[in-house]
Amino acid sequence: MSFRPEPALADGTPEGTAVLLCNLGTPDAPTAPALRRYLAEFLGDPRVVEIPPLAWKPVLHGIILRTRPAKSAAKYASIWTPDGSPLKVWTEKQATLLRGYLGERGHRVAVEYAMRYGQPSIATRLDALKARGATRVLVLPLYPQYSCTTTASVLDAVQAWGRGVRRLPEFRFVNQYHDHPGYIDALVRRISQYWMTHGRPDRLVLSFHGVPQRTRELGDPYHDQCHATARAVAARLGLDDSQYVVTFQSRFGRATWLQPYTEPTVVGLARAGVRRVDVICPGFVSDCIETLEEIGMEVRQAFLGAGGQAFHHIPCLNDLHEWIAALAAIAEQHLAGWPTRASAPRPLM
Ligand SMILES: C=CC1=C(C)c2cc3[nH]c(cc4nc(cc5[nH]c(cc1n2)c(C)c5CCC(=O)O)C(CCC(=O)O)=C4C)c(C)c3C=C
Ligand SMILES: [Fe+2]
Ligand SMILES: [Fe+2]
Repeated sequence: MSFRPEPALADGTPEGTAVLLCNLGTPDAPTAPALRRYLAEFLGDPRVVEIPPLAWKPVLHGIILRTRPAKSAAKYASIWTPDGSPLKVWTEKQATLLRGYLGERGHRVAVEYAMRYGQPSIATRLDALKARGATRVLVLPLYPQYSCTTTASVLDAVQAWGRGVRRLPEFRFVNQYHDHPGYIDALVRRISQYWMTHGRPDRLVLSFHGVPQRTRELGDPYHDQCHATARAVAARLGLDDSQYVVTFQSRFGRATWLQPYTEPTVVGLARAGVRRVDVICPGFVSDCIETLEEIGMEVRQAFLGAGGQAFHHIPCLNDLHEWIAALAAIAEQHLAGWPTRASAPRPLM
């Protein structure tokens, strides 16, 4: 490892404080080669697939990376926008809006976003922030529920970057905000606004990304935090237990993942005569392939094909005002005690 010379640092000034939003990441293009690069990095992360590398690497490189990239690329092509992958478009917008929001509230902080897999990487963004004089960095993963597969992996990437740096910034790290009142408010607002224009469903499905059941047995709080989010939202919407259901989507591989699974659940609801379901994905704060393609297309087809009458996919929080306000509140709480405001002279009366 080689240490590079360090640029001068803006110690003690508010400009030295930065917020780094971190999301999962997405391929650069909806093509098989781009998917292969992205999936190799993502599925090669030992936090994501907890199989010993000697056993996993031959399967990953010999089977999965030969077949999945082309299939996934076709799915990404169906949701790609002129500005790129929806996940990246929304994440970038959230960073821009948060920058403005914190600025309006008098904070002089740099706000950037980074991706755990693909670009802009966490290391690239930390290099850039440090070059701009950042001496304090608040890392805010865009995962409301803590999981070792996602949240912990963001910290791994920050630590990996730090191993090559002589003079480290001071770091703070947001672990979770699954029950933060601002986040719950934003979800309630998103759903109730949707129902004002589209009417109410017979059943609300709150679908979260799945993880292997084994991670729960080993102590991952993710499952319980998903249920805590769902209970808080349902209580605020006045829903009783018969009016909503929590499910887990995006299962990968043959192991048992958290249950019940989203698609078989909505198929079962259709077969039981439930006419309309609305699906919201509270764990995803930005629409992405998992919400737009898997829920909006695959799960929709499954519900309608099993006799369901109406399927509504409620959008993620994306650029909802209440969500940006929640992000600002979460950031502010974690920035407490760090200089973020210029000590401007008192204005002349
Ligand atoms: C293989 C294991 C996987 C685990 C564990 C996992 C956990 C997990 N993922 C998210 C959020 C997202 N995942 C997304 C896509 C995605 N996820 C996996 C696999 C695992 N995820 C794959 C292989 C993919 C790629 C798509 C595909 O080929 O099927 C995305 C969307 C990315 C995008 O570009 O739009 C998000 C977001 C969470 C929150 C989570 C654990 C809690
Ligand atoms: Fe995932
Ligand atoms: Fe999926």
